[in-house]
Amino acid sequence: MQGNVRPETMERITTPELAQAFIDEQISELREQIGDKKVLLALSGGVDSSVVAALLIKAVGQQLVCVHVNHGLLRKGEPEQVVEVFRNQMNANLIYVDAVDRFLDKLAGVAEPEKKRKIIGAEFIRVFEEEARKLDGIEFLAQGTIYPDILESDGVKAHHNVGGLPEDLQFELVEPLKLLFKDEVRVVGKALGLPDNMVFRQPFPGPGLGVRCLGAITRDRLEAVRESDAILREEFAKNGLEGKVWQYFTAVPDFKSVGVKDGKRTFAYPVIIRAVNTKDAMTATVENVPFELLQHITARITSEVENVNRVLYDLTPKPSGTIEWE
Ligand SMILES: Nc1ncnc2c1ncn2[C@@H]1O[C@H](COP(=O)(O)OP(=O)(O)OP(=O)(O)O)[C@@H](O)[C@H]1O
Repeated sequence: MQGNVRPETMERITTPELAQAFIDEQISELREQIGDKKVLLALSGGVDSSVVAALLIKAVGQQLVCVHVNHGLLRKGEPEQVVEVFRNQMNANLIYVDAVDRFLDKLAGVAEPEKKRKIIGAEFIRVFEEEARKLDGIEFLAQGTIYPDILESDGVKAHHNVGGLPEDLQFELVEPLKLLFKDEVRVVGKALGLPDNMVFRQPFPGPGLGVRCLGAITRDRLEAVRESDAILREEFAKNGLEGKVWQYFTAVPDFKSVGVKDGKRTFAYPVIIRAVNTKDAMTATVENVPFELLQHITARITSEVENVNRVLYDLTPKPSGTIEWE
């Protein structure tokens, strides 16, 4: 495999033809590196690990074992889409782990954001480790490392991906995207036939909806986050804002307010909408969403999502607010 420095002569992958050339080259390099051995991949359904999966399926087929962990904090439809695309359409060797109860039990009563993140990260490693131990003869671990990860890992940020596996599970790494920038990964993903909503997915934090269900996570509020997020995404897509706005999502705080529905008093949660634009995530501005659209989304959320009686729009740029609430 190549080293960790992108050669100056390497052309930026911007067209299907360049993507195909990259894919062909990677397929032969991956076959050479892996031989007849098995490769393990933690497949989140995000862009990076999905493109790695699609490449490896082309290169080594059934020698790739994908593990997808449903920790209950994924967006609506995501675990189903991973199974549909990779197992049903691409015929991948996919292990689907339903760890929802396990994660939610561990998180019960934990309100502190950093603690929540740590629990989610540690539990993910534990689940992945358990699955890895059940498998025989794995010699390689594939990762969706991309070039910005390499650049940032120079002492600035711990290398992302599946770090933290115990010593005896240190596999040889397979990182076919490690010299690519995100826009190139998307072009390659498209050329590999992955669906647009996977390839052009907006950034999603590692702990997923867990940091958008504010404070101690409860199942009712987690469902309210998931359902309201799905409505927001649907409406942004329908109204030409998908792909235009950098990131948009909903959050549900852990307090209730009084409302009224069908002539009866309600006592339910508010949903907060956040929609921001940024170049580098260091600063962000708030999207000027048309007021009529906000009203329409509010009407849908308050009538379709259980346990919700209000919708708020977050008008705060970064700084002083961060993009996520936790
Ligand atoms: N629910 C999950 N199931 C399986 N693997 C996961 C899951 N969540 C994260 N991972 C693994 O951990 C890696 C890092 O996750 P992170 O959330 O930081 O995503 P990322 O860097 O945006 O990558 P991706 O685009 O693949 O999600 C992923 O690439 C994937 O290999």
